Amino acid sequence: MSTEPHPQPRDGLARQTSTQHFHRRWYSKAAPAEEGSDASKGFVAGGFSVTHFPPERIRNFSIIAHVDHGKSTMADRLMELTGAIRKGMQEQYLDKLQVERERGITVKAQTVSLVYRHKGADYLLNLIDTPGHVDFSYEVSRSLAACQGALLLVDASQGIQAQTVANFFLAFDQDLAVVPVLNKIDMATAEPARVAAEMQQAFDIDPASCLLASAKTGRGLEQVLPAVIERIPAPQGREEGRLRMLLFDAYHDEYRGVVCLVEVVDGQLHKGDKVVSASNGEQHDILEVGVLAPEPHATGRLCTGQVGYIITGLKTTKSARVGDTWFLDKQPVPALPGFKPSKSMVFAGIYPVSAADFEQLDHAVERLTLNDASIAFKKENSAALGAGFRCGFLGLLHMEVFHQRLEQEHGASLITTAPTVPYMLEHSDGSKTEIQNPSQFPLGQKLAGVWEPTVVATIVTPSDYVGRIMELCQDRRGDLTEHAVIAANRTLLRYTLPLAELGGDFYDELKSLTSGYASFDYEESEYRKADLVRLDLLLNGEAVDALARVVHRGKAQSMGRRMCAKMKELLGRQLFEVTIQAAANNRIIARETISALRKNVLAKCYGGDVSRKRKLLEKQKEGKKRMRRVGSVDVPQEVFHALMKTN
Ligand SMILES: Nc1nc2c(ncn2[C@@H]2O[C@H](COP(=O)(O)OP(=O)(O)OP(=O)(O)O)[C@@H](O)[C@H]2O)c(=O)[nH]1
Repeated sequence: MSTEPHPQPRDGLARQTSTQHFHRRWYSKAAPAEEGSDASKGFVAGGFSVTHFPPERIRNFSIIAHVDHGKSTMADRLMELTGAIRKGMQEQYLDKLQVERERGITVKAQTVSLVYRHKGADYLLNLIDTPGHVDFSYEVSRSLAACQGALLLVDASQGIQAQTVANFFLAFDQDLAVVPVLNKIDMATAEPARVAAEMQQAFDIDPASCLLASAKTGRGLEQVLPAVIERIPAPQGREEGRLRMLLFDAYHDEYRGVVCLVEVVDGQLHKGDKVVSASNGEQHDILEVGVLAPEPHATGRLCTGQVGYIITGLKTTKSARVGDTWFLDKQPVPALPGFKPSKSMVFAGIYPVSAADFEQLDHAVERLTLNDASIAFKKENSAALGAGFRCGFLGLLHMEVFHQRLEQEHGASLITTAPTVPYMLEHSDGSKTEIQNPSQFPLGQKLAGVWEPTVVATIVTPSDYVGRIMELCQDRRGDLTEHAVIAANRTLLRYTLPLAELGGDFYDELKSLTSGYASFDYEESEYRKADLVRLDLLLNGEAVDALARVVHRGKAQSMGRRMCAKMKELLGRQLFEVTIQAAANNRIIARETISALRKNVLAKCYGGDVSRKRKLLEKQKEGKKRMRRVGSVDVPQEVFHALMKTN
């Protein structure tokens, strides 16, 4: 990660939280252009004054790649090359969230408009930086919907990885022109010829069409934008047609409200227009319209084929449905294909460490979800943890990122329950209900079946590790569906796996079994019937609702034993005897006992020092506040924390 200072906004204030940072981005720019002024006819980017671009001189493209293959670095270099940012500004300029900087990953897709002169003409190139991690592939597919082409980046020392395969097919399925770029050729271990051969074998890409580049040193970059212009088609919209625009992203800015990113497919959009949503008929006034270059520049209009932002005064992103088509009031047009709505695949309860902080958490969750409409949440109550939220995420990393953002950006301290997937209960009359919390799994009721979500997982690995990976996947109840050699010593494996088995330590195991060489990607698949039971942990006979899980019957006993042993270790010695039990569908399958110990906190206070005794009792009382009482046992919050992580 770069330690260089971030470019300072004009008022000289340092970057603080990302929310504040977003705000500063809006206000550190020049004042928005007045309509009719020269500036409103265009914007200045990289020294070019931009007026109108006909569609044939616009290119909308994304950079797609496996995680860490260099997308954000490439985006930086392309911005430098076109003068959108100065050389030496902070690395990975488009990764603005604090969590993105710390984890070195891109979470939100970002957009930037670049102006580039090619063969004597200026082109407007709209670049959309996308996240590489599987959990965010939803962001990738919606970014691609606003594009006609994509740069497919592959690390020339690593070659094709699982997400290279997944992202290539996302682009291919959307009929996008793919420009292959073998990146990191400055590395001593780079083998561009071998990787180009892999591209041919895996995707039927002509090795001669692969560009060789180093986003780090800038080598070979001069060919990239000409290739974008020559190989990616211009947007095909009708300039004289009625306005039709695709809403492909929306985020919340503290001071401007909801900012929507749009592609104007047909016609033109002007400040002051009234637009209507094709999905719900809501009407919105266009208060501001402009491009991101990368700072927002109000332009007063967006022409056919352009990508830019609009501000409509919406307060939450809930009304800005990503994938929606918007048109001018009284001039309806057929809706664009839209996107599949994102579906939560991992659920977890989120509770404040101290029950008194619920209000603060409520506020923080509300603010953060303004910006990420793919997080589903509702309030829930747990006997053990009090009031909190049940949240749904696209995947485990998505969940971790949300947790981290709540802590970092909103100062919340949290307990997150063990993640769970949605289960479908099939009743004897054939009806089905979905549960998102293991404590909703009915006990003592005959079910016709329980269905769980599966994924199709793609693993690309050096062939030497195939045996170990197969063992791991079998242990996780996987079914092998494809086994293909994609290059010398590289194998692609496809498995159908229960999504629930990817939680816990699957990634870690895969990484350690293959010394980090295997890469992994998955997409959701069907629900499958499975022999599942509810596993409860009981303290003195009382079930701890927050610790309930749904597990495969064959794994219930060993998991129950591990949880009991862990609970015993964590609770430590107690004043009264405590029984810890694990029950699978109400049947006790494991047990531990903590024998009684009379603990005298005042033992050390021999003599009659009353104030010291009082202090000790006060301290003990303070500690109790952070405990939750279950089965007459006071359980410190840390115990919940640790048990949630038991696999
Ligand atoms: N040697 C070398 N390193 C590079 C090059 N391009 C990127 N890197 C490094 O590779 C790492 C990952 O680069 P990023 O640009 O963050 O990769 P990314 O694909 O955007 O990653 P995600 O956003 O997490 O998907 C960083 O440490 C970069 O400095 C290159 O051409 N050569």
